[in-house]
Amino acid sequence: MNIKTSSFTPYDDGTLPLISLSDLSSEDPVKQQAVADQIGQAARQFGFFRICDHGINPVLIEAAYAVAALFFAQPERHKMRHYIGNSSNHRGYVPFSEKGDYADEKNRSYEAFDLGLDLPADDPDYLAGNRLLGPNVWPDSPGFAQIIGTYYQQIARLGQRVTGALEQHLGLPQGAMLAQMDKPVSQLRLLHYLRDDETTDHKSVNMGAHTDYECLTLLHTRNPGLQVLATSGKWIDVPVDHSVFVVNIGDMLEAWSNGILRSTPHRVLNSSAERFSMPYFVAANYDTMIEPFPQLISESRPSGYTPFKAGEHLETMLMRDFPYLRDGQSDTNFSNPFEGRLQGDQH
Ligand SMILES: O=C(O)CCC(=O)C(=O)O
Ligand SMILES: [Fe+2]
Repeated sequence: MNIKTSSFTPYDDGTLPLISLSDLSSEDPVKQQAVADQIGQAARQFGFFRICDHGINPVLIEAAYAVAALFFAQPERHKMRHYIGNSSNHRGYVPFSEKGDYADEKNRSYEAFDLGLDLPADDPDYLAGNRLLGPNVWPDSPGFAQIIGTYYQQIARLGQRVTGALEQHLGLPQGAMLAQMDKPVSQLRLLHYLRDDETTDHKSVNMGAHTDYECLTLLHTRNPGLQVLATSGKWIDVPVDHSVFVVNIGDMLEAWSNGILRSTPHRVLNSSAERFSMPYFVAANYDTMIEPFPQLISESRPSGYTPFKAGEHLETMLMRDFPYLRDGQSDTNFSNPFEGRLQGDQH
């Protein structure tokens, strides 16, 4: 089936699939496979779904929001001590002023804190100057390092479980993807959106339409604003539910699966005066070559993606989003093979 031209129109009724992970660890292989297939079907048809019964303690999630809010409440000059532009491996505080390159961001107004796999300072990739791997930057605000560090470990584990389910659904050998994710360039982003007082149009775009660059994203949010582009061209609101994670497929996994799984555009509107979210981007190792798995290439579905290195793709895309990475170059003439689909209707 050619999914991109499928006449099926996902979630025009405003709902996203909601999948319980309860049976993903079941001893009963039939029940276990059924969950893997639900995840796989949603990833094929929509590229966007929600998961519940995921095993992450809601108290930890609330604690993560609490320390993030405490950090963001500090004066700008304190936060700027951890400015991402001072880090050689893309860790730290991203100020409101760090303007990106999404054309439709009329009323962009957010700050963020980025972190990743917390490698030791003598990690050989870090020492060799890798721009995505190395130690985290930890602000000294109370509880931040301990709570966010624990959250990272748990969300990374959940990302592995969902990736394992997708391997299984696609009929790939066990570990086909997971074995390429033992030192991943996965990132956790703490996001704080603050609608500008002058922004009167609450349907205006804050974070512009994009697809995610990695394999999967597991996002928790507690405020409205996130929208997904349905195949009909309509933007659909993602409902807020504290007990779920919103999961979407990213560019790496679309290419790895030879387009069987869809990397779906999404954006964030200025619906909430203040908004918090925490996307965790599941990626492969820096050096992993992303190219369609041979098992997923056939006569009716020939290989549709030019191979790329996971870390290089991520770096190129981040360079477009982060002025500090461009070393003074204002030219953002990067080609994004996944960009041609970002146009939906207006609201
Ligand atoms: O904040 C959100 O809900 C979405 C964030 C997002 O799409 C991203 O950071 O890639
Ligand atoms: Fe995103």
